[in-house]
Amino acid sequence: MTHYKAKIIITVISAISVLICGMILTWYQVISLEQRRSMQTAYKTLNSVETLLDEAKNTADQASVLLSEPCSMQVRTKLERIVISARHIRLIAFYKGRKIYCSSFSDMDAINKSYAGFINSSLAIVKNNTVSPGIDAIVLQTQYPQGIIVTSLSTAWISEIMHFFNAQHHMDLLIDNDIKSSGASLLETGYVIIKSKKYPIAVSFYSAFNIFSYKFITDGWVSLLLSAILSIIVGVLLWRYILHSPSLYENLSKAIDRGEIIPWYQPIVHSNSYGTYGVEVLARWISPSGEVISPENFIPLAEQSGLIIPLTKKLMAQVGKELPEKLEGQLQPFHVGFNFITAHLQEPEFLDECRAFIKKFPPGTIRLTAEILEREPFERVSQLKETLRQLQENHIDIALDDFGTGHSNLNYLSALPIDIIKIDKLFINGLSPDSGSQKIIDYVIEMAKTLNIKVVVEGVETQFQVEYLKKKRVDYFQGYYFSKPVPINKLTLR
Ligand SMILES: Nc1nc2c(ncn2[C@@H]2O[C@H](COP(=O)(O)O[C@H]3[C@@H](O)[C@H](n4cnc5c(=O)[nH]c(N)nc54)O[C@@H]3COP(=O)(O)O)[C@@H](O)[C@H]2O)c(=O)[nH]1
Repeated sequence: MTHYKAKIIITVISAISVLICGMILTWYQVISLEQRRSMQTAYKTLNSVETLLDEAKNTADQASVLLSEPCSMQVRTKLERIVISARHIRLIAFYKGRKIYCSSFSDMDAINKSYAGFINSSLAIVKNNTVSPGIDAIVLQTQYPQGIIVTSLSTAWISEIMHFFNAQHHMDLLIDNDIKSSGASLLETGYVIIKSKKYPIAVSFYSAFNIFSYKFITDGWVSLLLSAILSIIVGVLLWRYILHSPSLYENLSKAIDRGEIIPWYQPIVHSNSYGTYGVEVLARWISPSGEVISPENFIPLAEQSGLIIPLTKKLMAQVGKELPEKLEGQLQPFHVGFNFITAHLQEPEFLDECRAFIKKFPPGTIRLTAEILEREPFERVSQLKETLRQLQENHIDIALDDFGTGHSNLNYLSALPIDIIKIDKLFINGLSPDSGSQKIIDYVIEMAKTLNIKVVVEGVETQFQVEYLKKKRVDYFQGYYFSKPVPINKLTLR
């Protein structure tokens, strides 16, 4: 797996993990909130129902003073008044010997028919009773030393309470037997039961950990949104800063800005005297650890990306600072060659940059040479020709670099105004006593002479090469035989 793929996978997995953690936390939060709310609602419901039953109990307490009296018209009227004064009570009845014998309601038969069956329970729901047809009643039985009082409430009040609190949370009210019969199974199936301490009633609600998606979204949208934002931030931070390994381009760009790429100089000597004719400026990247990085490792990328232009400008500025004092007592004009790509030459400000560079030296002491690379495709030859002419008019020499390695160099030689050709070291490498490459070199040198172009031979490394090339009246030599490229403090000029 490539580093890039691994980076994508780590970033995506991390971002998704953060999102999932956020969703789980949100889910937990929503569940806890929902449970708290359900619990609160259950207690409120229970309290409200208890208040109603308190009223029934109070009503029974009030009526209990009449228990010792016989069920006269007067007693019944008093019972009626008590019922009327209690807001939620429908009926009061006295019970003795398995029978209701006195009541606020006149039809004793109807009451006995409706309620007598429930007298065994301290609290019961009476459905389809004939006292209040169509409305269920809750019947509370209170025991006194003198007898039992039954008070009845309409379930409509309870329904109202349940409806009020149930709007958000579904609650069930369990009464007496309901609790006993269903309590255990309810708990097993995720229901919670809250029992009253005063009455045999309880409120149950569902509390299992399954929150419907709409709750998850409506109650948890803020943390869901934050989780999504956080996961994006984590992804971006990971991608950009933690997993980020800068590309060679980024490193190169920073190195140029920080001035880590500096000029080294390789002397070019006169073939007859070996006196220094000039130097070729060659870039070297000095890493922060002091390692010297070869241009072969970064110049191709610099040329492709266009970074070569700012890089060359930095080199010119540095050379303009450090070379002038080195040139005192040198043969003049001293040749200073830079490798330029044609796009740089054709920039409108190029000529001004050259003039500014030349001005760093005492007037007339140097000859700037633009070494143009033969490996570059010279597409718009006529435009380039015009640029080169302008440079020549401003006393800048044009050298055709790496001569012999391209495809159409001979065409260019006739089409462009060239002052110097630099024969590539590839040709010279093959120049030995027993090689056959001499004919090619002879031909190139002859052709250059015919065209009145000066010849620099690069890559001169041996005595044999020097002797041979001198005989062929080559103008200048450049190569390890004389000097390798060196930094300014090691540059020795003959
Ligand atoms: N556009 C730019 N190109 C540049 C710049 N600086 C360097 N370069 C190009 O990088 C290539 C490699 O350069 P370098 O490693 O500096 O090699 C040069 C000499 O060191 C090498 N040379 C010279 N003499 C000898 C020798 O006797 N033997 C031997 N084995 N090598 C030798 O040749 C290179 C000279 O290059 P050039 O004359 O430019 O062809 C190279 O293509 C450079 O052009 C830059 O600032 N800009």
